[in-house]
Amino acid sequence: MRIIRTENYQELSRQAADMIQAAIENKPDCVLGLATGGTPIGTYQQLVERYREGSLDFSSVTTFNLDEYYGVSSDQEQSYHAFMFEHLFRHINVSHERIHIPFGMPEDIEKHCHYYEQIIQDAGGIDLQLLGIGENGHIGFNEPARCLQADTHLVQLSQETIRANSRYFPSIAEVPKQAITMGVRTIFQAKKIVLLASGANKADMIGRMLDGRITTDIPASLLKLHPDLTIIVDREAGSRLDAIA
Ligand SMILES: O=P(O)(O)OC[C@H]1O[C@](O)(CO)[C@@H](O)[C@@H]1O
Repeated sequence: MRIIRTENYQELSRQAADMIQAAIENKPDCVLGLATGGTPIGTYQQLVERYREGSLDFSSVTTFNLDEYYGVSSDQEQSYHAFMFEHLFRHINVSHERIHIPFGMPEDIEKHCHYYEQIIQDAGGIDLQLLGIGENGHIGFNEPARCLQADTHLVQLSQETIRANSRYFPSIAEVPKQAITMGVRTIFQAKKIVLLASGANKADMIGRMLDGRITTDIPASLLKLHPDLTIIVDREAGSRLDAIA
């Protein structure tokens, strides 16, 4: 495990974009696992800038997103589908056939989850998975629980997550209560994982994630078992780390 501590959010975003750029340069047809939420927006801006400058080419890249709200259609503003197009996909030359995001309104949810797992395997697995972390330690939408699910599945969102994500909806009542998410095994199968955390509201969770324990109460703590994990934190999110080191 490698921990990169940056001075601020901009530097965090630059470092994350550097890692993604290196993955693409090393393997132009690489498979990227992508995340939503506020944290990766700066990273996506960096990638768009580098594409515009001509230093990055996404034409052979394949992408898989971690999750999507259940019951939300792709054209709805709050869908993760819309988020990804707004912040990244519509600005770069990624081929639309190579973009994969769980579909929020599948006819048969089990079939769709199984299909999503299958297409990740068919693409040869994820080379680099970008992750954020919930204030409650979730990764993707794998919420703290007594046991976690391995593969892509439908999950009930915790009250904490519903509250945290209500900032993107007109009211908390409109936040979906369920989501489709890659499971912990799906995430773990990525060859490289890059977890980002920014801001004082993540400091406590980053501290707890990195103390000695591995527990399903903090799904992100399982990542410590991954052979190629990089955690990038800005000064605020990393403020509890000195006490641990
Ligand atoms: O980056 P944010 O907005 O703090 O979100 C953290 C995490 O929460 C989610 O948005 C889901 O609630 C994830 O997609 C993200 O990794």
